[in-house]
Amino acid sequence: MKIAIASDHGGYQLKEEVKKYLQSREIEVLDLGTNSEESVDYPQFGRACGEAVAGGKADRGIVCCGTGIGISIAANKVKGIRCSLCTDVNMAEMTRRHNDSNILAMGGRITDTETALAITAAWLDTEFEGGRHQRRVDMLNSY
Ligand SMILES: O=C[C@H](O)[C@H](O)[C@H](O)COP(=O)(O)O
Repeated sequence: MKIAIASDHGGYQLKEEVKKYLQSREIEVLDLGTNSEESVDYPQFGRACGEAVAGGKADRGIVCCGTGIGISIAANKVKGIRCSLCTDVNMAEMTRRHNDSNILAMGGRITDTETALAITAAWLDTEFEGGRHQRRVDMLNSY
C-alpha cells in the first residue's frame, strides 16, 4: 500500500509522527509537504493529497492541519475523495467500515500523538463492509 501524506504548519509535527509510524510498518509514503513549521495555506496541501489519491498516485491519504478541519474540507473538494476527520479510534473504524474513507484527517493541535497513531492504525487496518454502504458511497461518488 502507498499512502500520500500532507499537512500545513499546524499539522506538520503530527504528519512527521504519522510518517515515521507508516515507515515502521514498511508502508510506502508519498510526502507532499509541508516540510517545516513555516506558515503555509492548508487548501493547497489538502487538494494535493486529494488529487494524488483520486489520480492513483497513492492508494489512500492522510492529512493534518491545526484542527484537521480546513485540510479535510480541501481534500473533499476533489471528486472521488471521502476524507474523514477523526478524533478517536471508533470514528476511524466506522468511517472505513461505512464510508470507505480514502483520506484520514487529524488535527495536530487537537489530537495527541499516541491517540493519532492509534487512529491511524485503526483506519489502515479496517476494511470497508460494502453491502448497503456501497450504495451510499456510490451516491457520494455521483455528486
Ligand atoms: O482548519 C484550519 C487549520 O486548523 C489551520 O491549521 C489553521 O487555521 C492555521 O492557523 P494559523 O495560521 O493561525 O496557524
